[in-house]
Amino acid sequence: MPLQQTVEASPEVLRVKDVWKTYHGGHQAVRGISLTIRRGECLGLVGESGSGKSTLARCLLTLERMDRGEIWLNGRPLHNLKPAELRQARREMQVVFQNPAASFNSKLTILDSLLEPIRAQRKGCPGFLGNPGANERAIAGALLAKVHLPASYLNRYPSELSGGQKQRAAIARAISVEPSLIVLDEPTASLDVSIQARVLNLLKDLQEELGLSYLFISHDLSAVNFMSHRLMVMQYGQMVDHCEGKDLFAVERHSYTKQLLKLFTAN
Ligand SMILES: Nc1ncnc2c1ncn2[C@@H]1O[C@H](COP(=O)(O)OP(=O)(O)OP(=O)(O)O)[C@@H](O)[C@H]1O
Repeated sequence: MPLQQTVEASPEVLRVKDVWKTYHGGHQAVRGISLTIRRGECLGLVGESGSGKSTLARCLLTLERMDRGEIWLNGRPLHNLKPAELRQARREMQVVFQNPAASFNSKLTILDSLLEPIRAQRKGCPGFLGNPGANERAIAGALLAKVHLPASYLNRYPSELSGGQKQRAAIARAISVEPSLIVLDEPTASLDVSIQARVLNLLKDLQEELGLSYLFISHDLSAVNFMSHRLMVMQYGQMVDHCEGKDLFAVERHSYTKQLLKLFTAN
């Protein structure tokens, strides 16, 4: 079955209904956003700087308290959970940030950084690794192999890895706990252009292999188009356009999306 059809038949992982977020001072960063993400699906989120993409992501990850709205993760209402239940549910979501250096503790080796989520959640070896061996080092080595890094990197510190290598390690850490959803917040923006495509290909391959669900936030329309099954366009905190990935450059679009496309093709 083609991937698009498979995704359409997949269960819903995330449902977000009418989310609003106002910051101190009255600025409404997110205004009435609703969306869904299915298992194995990538939803691309684009919009100019300041349009509210990261704020929306932080609300979904429950790192930011929303004014109102509903968020359902695998059918559980995150907006109604008690703090202990929420901490548990939050673990089902992982995030890969723009700056891989900031997502690692500089004092921890890659081995310890990689194993942090598994240890915190008292999880064993992720099922998709098969049987790499019982000890933690074997699990961490197999995780690195999934992102095409050698096991010898386990003893290194983050400062001893390139930006692209650090981002691969961050991706290995994100998949280690088999999350329901991974938020990719500009995951390639800080990388060399030559490395960006490789990291995107890796993310796409992992998604297809492991059935991962992504919310992919980016300024890069071609990256979003490459990665996403569907796209959402935000402006001033609102969703102003919504399309199937393949339609972005092909179909008559909302006037704001046209502006974005013009800016993009001019660069
Ligand atoms: N902690 C905060 N306090 C007050 N205002 C904030 C805060 N965080 C973000 N904002 C404001 O909310 C709006 C949305 O910001 P947000 O970071 O979500 O946009 P974005 O689309 O992710 O931008 P970028 O692409 O530059 O990351 C902006 O006007 C920003 O200045």
